[in-house]
Formats: sequence, C-alpha cells, structure tokens
Amino acid sequence: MATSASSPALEVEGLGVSYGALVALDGLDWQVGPGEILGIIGPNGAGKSSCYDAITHLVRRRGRVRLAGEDVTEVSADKLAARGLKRAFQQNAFFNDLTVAANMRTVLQDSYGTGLAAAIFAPWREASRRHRAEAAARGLLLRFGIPEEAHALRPTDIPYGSQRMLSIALAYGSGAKVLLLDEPAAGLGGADMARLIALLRELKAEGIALVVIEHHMDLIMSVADRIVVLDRGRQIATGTPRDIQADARVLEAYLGRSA
Ligand SMILES: Nc1ncnc2c1ncn2[C@@H]1O[C@H](COP(=O)(O)OP(=O)(O)OP(=O)(O)O)[C@@H](O)[C@H]1O
Repeated sequence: MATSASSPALEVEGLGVSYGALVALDGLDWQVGPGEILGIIGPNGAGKSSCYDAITHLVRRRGRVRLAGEDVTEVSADKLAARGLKRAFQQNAFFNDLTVAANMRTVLQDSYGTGLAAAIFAPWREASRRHRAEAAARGLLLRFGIPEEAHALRPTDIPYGSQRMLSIALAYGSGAKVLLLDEPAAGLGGADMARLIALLRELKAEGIALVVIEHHMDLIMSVADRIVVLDRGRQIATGTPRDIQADARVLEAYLGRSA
C-alpha cells in the first residue's frame, strides 16, 4: 500500500454521480498534493458541487476516493472531517444566534471540550480548557483576517468579506490536511479579494492541499497550480493555468456552445 508521505493528499478515481437518470458527473480522475492548489472550473451545472458532494460522501457515487493514500470511499462525512478533509460551502452557514467568537469556539469544541464528568468533578480543568478554547478561537479568527471588533457580533452583522473568511475559518476549525472551498470569492470586491488570495497562499505554504471551485477566472488563474475543467459532468481538461487558457476544448465549453 502507498505511504502517506509519497501519496497525494487527496485522489479521486473514476468518480461519478447520478441523480436518477441524470448523469451529473462521470469518470473524474484527479489528485492534489500537500501544499498544492487545484482549481476546479466549468460552466454552470458542469458538476463542480456534485464533485464535492461525492468526495465528502453526501451523495451516492461511483469510483474511489483516497486520502493520503488510504481508500476512504466508504468512510462517512463526519469521519472524513475528523481525518482532516474539510469543506466550506458556497453559502455561508453559521449559527446565527451565536457571536462570531462563539461560532468559532463551537467548531473547536472537540479539541478543547472536557465532557460532562470533568465539568462536574473537575470544574477548574473545565475553566482552564474553556480559557484555552477562547484563546484558540480568537487566534484563528485573527489569522483568517477577522478583526477583534467583529468577534462579539453576530455573523450576519459583520461585513460580507469577513463572513466569507469566517466560513473558511469554520471549515478549517482545528486544522485541515485537505480543504475544499466552493466559490470562496463569490461576491467579493477588490480588498477582500486580495485578502482571500493572501490567505490561500498562506494555507498552501502551510502544506495544506486546497481544492478551489471558482467562477472568478482571474483569481483561479493566479493562485492555482493546476486546474481541472468540467463540462456536462466530464473532465474535459487538466493542466496548468497556462495550458488551460490555451485549450480549445475549454474555450469551446465556455464560449462556443451554440445550443
Ligand atoms: N440534488 C440534485 N438532484 C437532481 N439534480 C441535481 C442535484 N444536484 C445537482 N443536480 C444537477 O446536476 C448537475 C450538476 O450540478 P452541480 O450543482 O454539481 O453543478 P455546478 O457545476 O456546481 O453548478 P454551479 O456552477 O451552477 O454551482 C446539474 O444539471 C444540476 O441541475
């Protein structure tokens, strides 16, 4: 069996999804390594989100999924997250009755929680853990570019750019080996876009494997190491941003469709 040191961080082989008679995805084969950014692009309805649903085991699918060389095709979504495969969704998903800081603490709970017995019989330990959880949440929020003054607010009361960063921070949680991002740049303007690009490069430098679905071509062409192009559920091209920009099949998929 392949070792995790020599294996891709995430690999899909023959990945396919059908919704009833509709084949939304067929025969996808790609991999992403630690410290690499893989872009996934394609026209609306090409199958990009279905690809994430298939990887994270939210839909029935064909093919294999491997995480650090280990076949995880049959592993459930929550266990995949525990193994470091994390996903941020296209729509921001927060606990809206909690503050930004409390949202962050909630996703860190598994790493810092003590359980009921400890809370009752060793409350000092619980207090110390809570203090560490608060410090960790604050540190993560700052690292993801969410300023201190936003921490006590509700997520929907902070600027939209910070909401997008918060959704990535919540997905990252206590750490990720592979991070799947679905249109992180949607709705972002200039300064927020620059902040996002800097963050993606930081996560890459940390050795995280990033997979980024994106419609924003300038962003994906500037940050991705390689790009997979989907069209009508099929992987029509794979290569560097330069290869992809020169690929006639890609231009055809985006521009040349007559029907
Ligand atoms: N739950 C579902 N039930 C039935 N069909 C679905 C379902 N989810 C997606 N589809 C269909 O599968 C195809 C692929 O959809 P998907 O959302 O994966 O594409 P996408 O590339 O992410 O699109 P977009 O860029 O618009 O988000 C589309 O034809 C879509 O209508």
